[in-house]
Amino acid sequence: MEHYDDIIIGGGKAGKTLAPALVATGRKTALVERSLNMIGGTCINVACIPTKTMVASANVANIVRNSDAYGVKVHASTLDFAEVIRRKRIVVQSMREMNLHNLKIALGHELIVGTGRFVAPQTIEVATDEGNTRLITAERLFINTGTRPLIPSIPGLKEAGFLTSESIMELEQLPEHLLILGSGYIGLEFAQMFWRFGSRVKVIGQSEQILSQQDPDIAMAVQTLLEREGIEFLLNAKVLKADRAGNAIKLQIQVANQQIELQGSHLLVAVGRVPTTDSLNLAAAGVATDARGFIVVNDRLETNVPGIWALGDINGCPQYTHVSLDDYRIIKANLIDGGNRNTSDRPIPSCLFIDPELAHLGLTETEAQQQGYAIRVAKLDASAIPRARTLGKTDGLLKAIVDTETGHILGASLLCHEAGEVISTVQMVMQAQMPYTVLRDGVLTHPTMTEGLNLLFSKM
Ligand SMILES: Cc1cc2nc3c(=O)[nH]c(=O)nc-3n(C[C@H](O)[C@H](O)[C@H](O)COP(=O)(O)OP(=O)(O)OC[C@H]3O[C@@H](n4cnc5c(N)ncnc54)[C@H](O)[C@@H]3O)c2cc1C
Ligand SMILES: NC(=O)c1ccc[n+]([C@@H]2O[C@H](COP(=O)([O-])OP(=O)(O)OC[C@H]3O[C@@H](n4cnc5c(N)ncnc54)[C@H](O)[C@@H]3O)[C@@H](O)[C@H]2O)c1
Repeated sequence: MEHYDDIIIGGGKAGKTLAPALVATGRKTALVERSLNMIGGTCINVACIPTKTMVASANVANIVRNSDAYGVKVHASTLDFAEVIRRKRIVVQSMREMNLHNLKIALGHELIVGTGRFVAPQTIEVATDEGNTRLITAERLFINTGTRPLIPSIPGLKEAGFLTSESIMELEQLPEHLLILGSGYIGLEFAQMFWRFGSRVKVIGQSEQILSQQDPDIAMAVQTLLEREGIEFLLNAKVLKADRAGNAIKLQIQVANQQIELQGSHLLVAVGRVPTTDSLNLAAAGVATDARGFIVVNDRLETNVPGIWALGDINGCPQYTHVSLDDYRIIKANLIDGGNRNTSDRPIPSCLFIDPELAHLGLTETEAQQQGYAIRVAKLDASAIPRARTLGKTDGLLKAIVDTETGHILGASLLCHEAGEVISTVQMVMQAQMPYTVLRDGVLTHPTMTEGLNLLFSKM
């Protein structure tokens, strides 16, 4: 039995950042990470970084395909899918190695590669990569084990074979006809990416609207531009059964009162993610989970068991890397810096990395109305932004919601080129609690996409 001051189980964004910070304060700290291939966590290895690397390839393919419109003639361009995957692997590997280097410097042998599970409230059994078992204990434990793809219980699905967000990025050949189950973040990013690589793509969604948390006008604007590009949608659809037919996969689908059959070469399942709590044996520690298996925490990320915290996706927070990082900041503030931070009052931006991007922050129009605000709403077509014209990136719709009483911005959804960058400017104004007029009247560089905020808020 080895004793530590602190143990972190799972090396996601929060855990891998917290470990060196604890060591720096003189705490004897161990970080338990399941696999050498996952050093740095989900984001780096199988999520944000590889997807955005492949999105970059897809966007280059699109620019080349449309280069004529810019007066550039490109002859006989072809997509080398194997090279796209190779480039992705190189980016991932370089980031994983950098993370391994940093963790080794901070932790040395206390970076333990193996799967951890509770055997008592303060005791973890680690099944190491070398096939050994180690028992380690600590005063304080931090759980940061993340999520994995949710696989719905559709008859025949397992036998028919399907792809997840992980295996689709390791394919050796481009799918000829990709069916995608799920019209959320993962489904839409892969839909456009694979369409731009050259696959035929059909997205199957269970609701009437894609991106169910967005306002209908924004969701429809996204769907319309993807449809215009060539991606097909089948919404309001329930998959009843899956079958394999030779090289093809067949889906039996209920749409309204009709049953239809769809056939494709591959099926990507992207219907959400489940917490990686099942292997943790949380019962041995008495740590409470909710009905979906996420660890229940208070706004200081404390579980029901004193001395055990849960950070990142596993605690049921919005599933973004920057939220996990902020969970680390909360722990650091409260346990290291003598501060008093919690999860309330943290605006959480997000960006769907399609082209054009959809960035969102704060309340939607629907949410603001439900919460009883008196609001003013401004909308702007992206084609009104001079920078969008120069770039030939005129697709999109920008929308902002302002509290009539205070003039404060309640939320914004920006569907436009570089929206993921532009939203940060809106966020700073919101966080500083400045009125929307700062963005309406601020002198912003011409011609930039951010300048579009002058135009958007002028319509308020
Ligand atoms: C395809 C995809 C694309 C995404 N794109 C974005 C994006 O662009 N931007 C964004 O902000 N978010 C994105 N996300 C979400 C983001 O990846 C997650 O929110 C984030 O990685 C969660 O980090 P985490 O700190 O909770 O833990 P993770 O990074 O999930 O880390 C958990 C770690 O724990 C390890 N582990 C699990 N169980 C055990 C155990 N028992 N013992 C030891 N180790 C264990 C795992 O191996 C893993 O390394 C994407 C997700 C997916 C799936
Ligand atoms: N750019 C980013 O920041 C980014 C990218 C990818 C993933 N993520 C994170 O990862 C999370 C998981 O992504 P996701 O796309 O799997 O989940 P999601 O929650 O974004 O979307 C899942 C979609 O699947 C639908 N669905 C559920 N069950 C279904 C079924 N049986 N048949 C058909 N449709 C079904 C839901 O209605 C929903 O629209 C996201 O919520 C997000 O937090 C972020």
